[in-house]
Amino acid sequence: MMEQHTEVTKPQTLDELIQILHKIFEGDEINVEEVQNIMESYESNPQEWVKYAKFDQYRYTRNLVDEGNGKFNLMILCWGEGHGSSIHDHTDSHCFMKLLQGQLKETLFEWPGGRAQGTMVQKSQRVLQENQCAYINDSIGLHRVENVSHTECAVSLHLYSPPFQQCQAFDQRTGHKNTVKMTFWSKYGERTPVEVVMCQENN
Ligand SMILES: N[C@@H](CS(=O)O)C(=O)O
Ligand SMILES: [Fe+2]
Repeated sequence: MMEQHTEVTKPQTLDELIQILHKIFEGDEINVEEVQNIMESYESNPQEWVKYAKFDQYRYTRNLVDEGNGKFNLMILCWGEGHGSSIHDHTDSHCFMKLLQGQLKETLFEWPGGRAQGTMVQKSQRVLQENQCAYINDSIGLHRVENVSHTECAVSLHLYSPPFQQCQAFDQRTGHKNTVKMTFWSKYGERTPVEVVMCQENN
């Protein structure tokens, strides 16, 4: 019997990482550990991603890097000092999140409902370090991501498969949820044209 071959190629650049990801996602099966390992083994080089790293003063931004032949969306998220997300789900997709710069605090929550009414139940908390790659999906739970630093910004690389354009955001006190449309601040390094009716609510 053949052992299942696990990809061990270490991507030398962001472009190489993207090439490898395209290969991995050609098939229908996703090996979570393989994707996580590949993303983790890319050593962040700001020169390679700075053109995507566009910040906003008020909230974190989502910047599209690659559409993965329709199989995944790869994006760079830019977190200013104190910026954070709501508590949210990932629309039944795989979510990989790699730190390119700085640190991010991730807090995991249980899905609301059942016996627990009101305040949402916190499961765990951790601080993700540069080059680390985390993974979450809806069966693991919900999360909130925050750059708690008052002096350093943070940049993260996210891969979602299959791609999605909306998610659910939860109120921590009540567990009530809202569907939130997700937008891109830039695509391929170009600022997304501002819509006339703009409802730019990241989750
Ligand atoms: N899932 C969030 C970012 S994070 O907080 O994981 C998003 O795509 O905007
Ligand atoms: Fe998330």
